[in-house]
Amino acid sequence: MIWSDFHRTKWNEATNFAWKNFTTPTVRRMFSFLTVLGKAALPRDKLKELTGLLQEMKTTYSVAKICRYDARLRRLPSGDYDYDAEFEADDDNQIGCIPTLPLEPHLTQMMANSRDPDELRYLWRAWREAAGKPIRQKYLRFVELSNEAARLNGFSDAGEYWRSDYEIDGFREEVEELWQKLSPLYQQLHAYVRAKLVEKYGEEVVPRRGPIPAHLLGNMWAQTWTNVLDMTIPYPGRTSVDVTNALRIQGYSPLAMFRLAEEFFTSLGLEPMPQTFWQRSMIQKPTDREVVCHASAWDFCNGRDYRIKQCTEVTMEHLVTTHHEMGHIQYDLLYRNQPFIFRDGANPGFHEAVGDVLALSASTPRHLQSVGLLGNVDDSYETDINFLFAMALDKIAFLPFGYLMDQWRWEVFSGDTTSSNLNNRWWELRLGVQGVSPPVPRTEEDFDPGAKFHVPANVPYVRYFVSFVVQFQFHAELCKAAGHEGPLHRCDIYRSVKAGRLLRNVLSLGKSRPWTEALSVLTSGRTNKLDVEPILEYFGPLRTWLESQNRGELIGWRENEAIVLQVT
Ligand SMILES: CC(=O)N[C@@H](CC(=O)O)C(=O)NC[C@H](CC1(C(=O)N[C@@H](Cc2ccc(O)cc2)C(=O)O)CCCC1)C(=O)O
Ligand SMILES: [Zn+2]
Repeated sequence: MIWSDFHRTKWNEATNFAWKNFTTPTVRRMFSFLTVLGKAALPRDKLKELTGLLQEMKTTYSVAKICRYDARLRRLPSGDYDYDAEFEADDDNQIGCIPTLPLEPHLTQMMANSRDPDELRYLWRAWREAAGKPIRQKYLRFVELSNEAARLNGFSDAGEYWRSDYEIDGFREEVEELWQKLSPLYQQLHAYVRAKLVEKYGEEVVPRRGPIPAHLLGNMWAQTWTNVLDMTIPYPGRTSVDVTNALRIQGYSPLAMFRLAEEFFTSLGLEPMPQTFWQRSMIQKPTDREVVCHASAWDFCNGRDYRIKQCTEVTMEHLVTTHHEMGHIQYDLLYRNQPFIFRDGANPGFHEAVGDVLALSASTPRHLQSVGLLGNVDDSYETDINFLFAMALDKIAFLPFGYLMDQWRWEVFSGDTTSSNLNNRWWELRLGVQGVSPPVPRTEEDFDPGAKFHVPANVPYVRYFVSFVVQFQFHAELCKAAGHEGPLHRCDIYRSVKAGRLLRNVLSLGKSRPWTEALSVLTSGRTNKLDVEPILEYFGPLRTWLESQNRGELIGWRENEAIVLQVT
C-alpha cells in the first residue's frame, strides 16, 4: 500500500464529514487542512511521472558542473569571446574541457571573489547552460501535472494552491502593494551600487543609466549583493561588519559557529538543540560522497529528531545562514506539542523569518564586539552607515528577487506565461522589477529560472519576500519587549528573556491559528497585517544618506540600455 493510497483513504474519510458545519473552530481548521491531499490526488501513473520529473530536475541541478574558465577563449572579430568555442569540446581547438566545477562551493566563491568581468560572464553563462537549459522541457511537463493536481484539490492552478498557505484573499495584491512601498528604497540602493560598479568596471561594462549586468553583483543570481561590499562600502577603512577574517583568525570551526548560534537562542530562554541534532546533523561538506549542498533544516516529526544539512564554510555569510537554519529547528521545537496537522509555520514566511530575526541582533557591531569578533567599535555616524549599507546589500537588494521569483511562476502556472515566452518573461521581470540585465543575449532556447535551486526543486519562494518584511516587524516588537531605546538598527535582544518569552508565545502556536492572529499576539493587538514600516524605520538613516549621495544620478534604469533580448 503506497503512501498516497493511505493518504487517499484518509482523505476520503475526512471529506466524507460535513466538516464545514462543525462548530469547534479548531476541529474545523484541522479538517480544512486534512482535506487538501496535494499531489497525492493524482492518478497513480501521473503521480509517478510528476515525482520522476521532480527527481530528474533536482538531480540535474545538484550534479551540474562547468569547465574552468580559460582565458585563451577565441575572440570573435568583434573582440567578444567566442563562447561557443568553450562548448565545442573537440580537441583541435584545445579549448574543450572536462566539467569539474560544481556550484558549491566553487562557483559560489568564484562569483563572489572574481573581479574579472569576462570570467564572471563565462561562469554566469556556463552555469545556465549546465543547470537551466537541460530541464526546460521537463519543467513545462511538470507544470502541467502540478496544475492537474491543484485542480483535483479544488484550486484553479498550482499557484493558487501555493498561495492558499497564506489563508487570506488578495494575498497576491498584498504582496504587490508591499513591493510598491519598498521599491523606492531599492532604487536608491541600486543607483548607488551601479555608480560604484561604473567606477570599478567602466561604462562600457556597466551602463550608467541602465540596468546592472547580473554577473557583477557577487552572486550567481544577483539575489544578494553582500559580496560587492568591498567595492561599494560608504566609508572604507572605518568599521566593517564582515567578520569573516576574525572567524578564521580565531580558528572558528563550523561546529563552533553552530554553538555560537545556539547560545543566542538559549540566551533568550529558548530551546537548546537536542542531543540527536549534534549527533546526526551534517554541518560540513563530506569528502567521500556527493551531497546536495543547498542548506536545509529537517524535522523528523517525532519530537526528538531534528537535523541541519549544510556545507558550512567559515564566513560571515555562513554564520548568518547557520542562524537561519537553526531558526527553522527552533520553530519546529516550539510547536512540537501541537497536534500533528498544526506543526508548521503560521505561514511559510514566518518559518523563514525566525533565524533571520536573531541574526539581525547578532550582526550588529556591538554584538560582534561583545562576542570578540570585532575590535574597537565606535558609535560614529560612518560606522552606522557602513553597517546599514552592509545589511541593505543583503536585505534590500534581495526584495525584488524574492518578489519576482513567484510572480514569474504564478504566471506560468496560470498560463499567462507559456513556452513561447518562458525565458523572455523571466527577463522582463528581472529587468523591470530588479533592474538587472543578462551579460550575454538570452533566447527561448535558454531556461534561466531553472538555474536557481528553488525552480527545479519546486520550492515556493514568496515566503522569503514575506520573511524579509515580517522579520523587521518581529525585530521591532522584540526590541520593545527587551526595553531597547534608540535607533532600531542598533538593537540587540541578546539575553533578553522578555523578548524570548514573547517570541516563544508567538511561535509555539504553530499553524493552530491563522498567522494574522499570531501577528496580533506579537504586537499586543496593534496590528495583524504585514507592514513595511519597521523595515523602512530600520533603514531610515541609510535612505537619507543614499538620497544625498545619489543627487545627480538617474534613479532607476532605462531598459533600452539592456542587452537586446533576442527571441529566436
Ligand atoms: C526540509 C526543508 O526543506 N526545510 C526547509 C526549511 C523549513 O521549511 O523548515 C529548508 O531547509 N529549506 C532550505 C532553505 C535554504 C536556504 C535558501 O534556500 N535560501 C533562499 C532565500 C534566502 C536568501 C538569503 C537569506 O538570508 C535567506 C533566505 C536562497 O538561497 O535563495 C539557503 C541558505 C539560506 C536558506 C531554507 O532554509 O529556507
Ligand atoms: Zn529557510
